[in-house]
Amino acid sequence: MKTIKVIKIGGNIIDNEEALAEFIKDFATISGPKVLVHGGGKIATKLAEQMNIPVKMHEGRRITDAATLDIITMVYAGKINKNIVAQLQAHHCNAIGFSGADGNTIVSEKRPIKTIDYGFVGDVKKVNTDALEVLLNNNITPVFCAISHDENGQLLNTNADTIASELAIGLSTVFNTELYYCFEKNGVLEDVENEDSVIENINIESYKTLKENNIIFEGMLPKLDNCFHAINKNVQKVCIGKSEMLFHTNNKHTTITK
Ligand SMILES: Nc1ncnc2c1ncn2[C@@H]1O[C@H](COP(=O)(O)OP(=O)(O)O)[C@@H](O)[C@H]1O
Ligand SMILES: CC(=O)N[C@@H](CCC(=O)OP(=O)(O)O)C(=O)O
Repeated sequence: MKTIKVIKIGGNIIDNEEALAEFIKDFATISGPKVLVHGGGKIATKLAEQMNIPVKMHEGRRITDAATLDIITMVYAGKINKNIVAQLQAHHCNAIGFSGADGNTIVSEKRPIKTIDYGFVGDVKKVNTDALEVLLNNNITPVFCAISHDENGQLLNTNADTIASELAIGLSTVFNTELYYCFEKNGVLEDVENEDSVIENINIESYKTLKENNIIFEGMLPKLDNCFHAINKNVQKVCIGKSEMLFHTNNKHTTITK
């Protein structure tokens, strides 16, 4: 089985033109099949504020009304996705931009209303890798934004970390799959203010303790939930850290184990 790398980059790389350019230059050099997943939540928030569309988040998830769905479609599937693809082409990495509707790759269902109505937010039901396999086997790199669809014509906003873990799980039936979450810190930290306090391994037991002691909070909670979901469903390797972990083997980072 070939090994594939599924790599997610967060807002802090996308936000910064220089950091993104540097990342893309390095990403283009990765040999073998690879998939890039990008967020862009901070850029969508900025644009919504400029347009006087109220931004509402609940437990790290964006409450997505019709106006917000328009914005995130333009920002994620349009501006960010197409810019990344163009920059990859400039580094001779042939890439194609995807939302989950393209190639029917990521099917989700609108999150049911319980105490909170998230609006047009989707929970992933199914990943179809057929179209992706054809591209990957022809050395073409899919670039995914954080949008899925419900097979009834409705686009749905879906957290980029979840898109990455679900794609990794789907691809793990045909590839030996590695999942990398790149963000602005060296990994999961014992003390969020101290970059030298990387926790090199987290398993489900230590995760519980870290949560109880409030060492892990906010965006890191859903990120780690996605990591454990992936590692429990056949994804061979799951890592969190700075994107440098992909290119320098001695760069400290966090590895998730069962
Ligand atoms: N123990 C921890 N170590 C590192 N980051 C943590 C920790 N606990 C909480 N965080 C927070 O999680 C954030 C990363 O989550 P998020 O913002 O969702 O990532 P992304 O940039 O990939 O979208 C960090 O910016 C940090 O503020
Ligand atoms: C449902 C939901 O919350 N979707 C996210 C998708 C973007 C994302 O995940 O971006 P980052 O990885 O940069 O945070 C949002 O709209 O913010």
